[in-house]
Amino acid sequence: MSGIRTLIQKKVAFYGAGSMAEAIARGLISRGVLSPSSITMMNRSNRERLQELENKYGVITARETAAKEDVLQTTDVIILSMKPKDAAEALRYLGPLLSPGQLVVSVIAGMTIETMQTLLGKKHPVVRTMPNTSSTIGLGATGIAFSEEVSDEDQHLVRTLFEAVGIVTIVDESTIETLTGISGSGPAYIYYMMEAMMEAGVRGGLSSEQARDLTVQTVLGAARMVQQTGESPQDLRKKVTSPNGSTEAAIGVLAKGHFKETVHAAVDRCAERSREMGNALKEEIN
Ligand SMILES: NC(=O)C1=CN([C@@H]2O[C@H](COP(=O)(O)OP(=O)(O)OC[C@H]3O[C@@H](n4cnc5c(N)ncnc54)[C@H](OP(=O)(O)O)[C@@H]3O)[C@@H](O)[C@H]2O)C=CC1
Ligand SMILES: O=C(O)[C@@H]1CCC=N1
Repeated sequence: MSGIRTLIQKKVAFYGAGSMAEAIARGLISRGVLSPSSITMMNRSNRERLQELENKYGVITARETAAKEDVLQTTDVIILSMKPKDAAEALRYLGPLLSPGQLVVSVIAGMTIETMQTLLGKKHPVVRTMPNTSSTIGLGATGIAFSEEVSDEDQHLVRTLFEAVGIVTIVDESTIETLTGISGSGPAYIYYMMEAMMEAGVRGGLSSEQARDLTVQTVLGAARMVQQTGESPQDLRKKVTSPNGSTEAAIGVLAKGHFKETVHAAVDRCAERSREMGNALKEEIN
């Protein structure tokens, strides 16, 4: 890939090399925003996983402790992408290695800016984000909250990184748990709905391939209709729903099952769970 002009001339390290790190790295590389040689990925111990990422994307990986330390001390942007339960230990380790010019960006659900800075042991510039796995194909939706210490230039850099893999919205940190309930975890709700529609199709006699194709196109078409017509989902729903017709009958069943209330409760519970995970991290400080 050397010789190909990329948008950002910065070194980025993923500290944690799981699904979310892969989704963002893959999106950044395929969109030409970062070259694979500007990306280092590292994890705790799974060497096979690092080999897989090297083979798939040509990224650099750091395996030995000395190599990891070197990356953490020198890389422009460090993206914290481990599970919340592993974050406290990782941040405590990272804090003393950081120098002032480096930027720390977290994708970790629940972990507040205050907790990050306390665990790092200083008011280092940090960014709290909530992306989603659709970043893999450039259709992600990421919420971003900056700590006061993040410069305008670094705010622009982070925006550019995440805009390369989807849409970005800058939010007040107080709303990021709700945002997690909508867009961070949201893809899973849509997949769950799709699973149910496909199962129902097969139960009614369609082949699994037919049920899959029809469901996928229906979800895709419905999302695109909202995006491209500018009409509200409610108005678009009414256009599908003939008086006393089949859609009205189906919506009636969903309403009887408290569909909207159930979705609201799911989003609320997701946000609450994010806060619980954040509080568990806060407790680790004391
Ligand atoms: N998946 C999703 O849809 C989304 C996830 N997130 C957030 O992304 C984060 C990661 O989630 P996900 O990718 O699903 O998780 P995964 O379990 O897929 O990956 C976690 C990674 O972190 C690594 N890790 C754990 N501890 C350390 C450590 N001390 N030092 C370095 N690496 C470490 C693991 O390495 P090893 O395997 O060697 O232990 C693994 O590579 C979570 O905090 C989650 O809240 C945010 C938005 C969406
Ligand atoms: O389930 C989780 O905790 C993470 C956060 C958002 C999506 N996955």
